[in-house]
Amino acid sequence: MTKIKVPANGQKITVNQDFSLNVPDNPIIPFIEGDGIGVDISPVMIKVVDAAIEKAYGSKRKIEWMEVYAGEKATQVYDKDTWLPDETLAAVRDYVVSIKGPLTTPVGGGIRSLNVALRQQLDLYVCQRPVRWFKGVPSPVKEPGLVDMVIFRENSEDIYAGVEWKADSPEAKKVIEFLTKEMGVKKIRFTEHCGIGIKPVSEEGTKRLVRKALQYTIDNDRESLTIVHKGNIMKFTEGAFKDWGYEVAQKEFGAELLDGGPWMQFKNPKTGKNIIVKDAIADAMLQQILLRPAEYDVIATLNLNGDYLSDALAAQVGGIGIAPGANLSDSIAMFEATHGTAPKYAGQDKVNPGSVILSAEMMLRHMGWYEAADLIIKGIDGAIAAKTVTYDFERLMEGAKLLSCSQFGDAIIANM
Ligand SMILES: NC(=O)C1=CN([C@@H]2O[C@H](COP(=O)(O)OP(=O)(O)OC[C@H]3O[C@@H](n4cnc5c(N)ncnc54)[C@H](OP(=O)(O)O)[C@@H]3O)[C@@H](O)[C@H]2O)C=CC1
Ligand SMILES: O=C(O)CCC(=O)C(=O)O
Ligand SMILES: [Mg+2]
Repeated sequence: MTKIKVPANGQKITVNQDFSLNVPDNPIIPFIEGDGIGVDISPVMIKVVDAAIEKAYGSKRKIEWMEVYAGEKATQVYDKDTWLPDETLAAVRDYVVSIKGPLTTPVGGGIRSLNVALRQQLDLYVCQRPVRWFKGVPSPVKEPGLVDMVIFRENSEDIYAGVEWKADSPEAKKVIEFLTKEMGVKKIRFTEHCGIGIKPVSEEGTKRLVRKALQYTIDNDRESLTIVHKGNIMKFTEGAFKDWGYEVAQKEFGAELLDGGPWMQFKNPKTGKNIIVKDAIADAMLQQILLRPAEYDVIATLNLNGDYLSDALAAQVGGIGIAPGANLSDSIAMFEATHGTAPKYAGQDKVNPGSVILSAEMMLRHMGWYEAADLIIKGIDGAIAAKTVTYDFERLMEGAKLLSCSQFGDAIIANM
């Protein structure tokens, strides 16, 4: 069943063997509108991106947007049980670069996360979330400008992958019986009525993530990489993540122990400057980012830590309303907002579209369309400087003018 309408005038982005992209002047970009506030933010994102491209390149370049479906909209377009159609997965894979709005995951029962499913099924193993402050954005901290970090969150493993069984299910009972009877585990406090989850963390999954983070550190002339883990408690998962992370730095990037270790250092082959590789335990890291943010730069961490850390850091620079992100494999890139579907605001033309717009800005850079990406930054800078902002900023800014979601998009365009 084909519900996707392929634009007649566009062309596919293709990938070379070295994973570089061939981007035509009229690439077809699949987009998932998203549940909840997806209906508000996605059209605004498209309008802003189209305006930036037109301003940068005139009629020479244009994105041909192709709607593909997931989440609640897929259940309307296909049938009530189809949340993630095969043709959506195929389109995201074939067209190489895509963007999505947020998708709902019910708490407790119901469907498993479609966001996690997309990441797993397309093996988008890096979740890259840059966090920096835009001048003028209201923040709960004294010096938000000190926050300039890029999180590399492992996106395919960990307890977050959802290998778990419900309390009292035959599966949970079987796993608990195996652990207590065959493995001699005595540490499960209550073996009756007990849900159980598994936390897989592999050498391959860890190393490919840390490798990407280190390469980014080199390519972007950053000062340090911090491996964030809870390895004191979860020794063979989070602790192993730390050890494998250092091993990649040492064996593949030539890092050497600093003052006897465990921290390491190597020279950036492109600039000759030193890059420090260090680690921090996750709970302490959550206070470090508040108290000493200037000391942290690129971060490599596990899936769940990265989820917590990215929302916490976003709050320091104005909230998840403007925190962007990308899900990446070596060849496929799917850009997405950091926030969720914020159901209480759905359809009200109210929320901040900044997060998905800045995700699109990352997408344009990924495509090599730097001039259009720069215009989006200029537009956002200008709209914020003029104090013309959505409710989330307006409620914290003195003398600001409250704009709707779509009006904020127009303000970005007016300031390009
Ligand atoms: N990648 C994805 O698709 C994600 C999906 N989700 C899913 O989204 C659903 C809702 O999750 P929930 O925990 O409520 O988190 P949300 O991120 O949806 O919302 C939490 C709060 O964050 C603020 N917020 C979120 N988006 C914006 C925005 N664009 N502009 C301004 N403020 C914003 C609002 O704060 P305030 O109330 O202060 O105005 C909102 O109430 C769940 O089903 C969850 O699984 C969650 C995260 C990511
Ligand atoms: O999949 C979900 O519903 C939540 C995802 C999430 O919180 C995230 O990707 O940061
Ligand atoms: Mg999250």
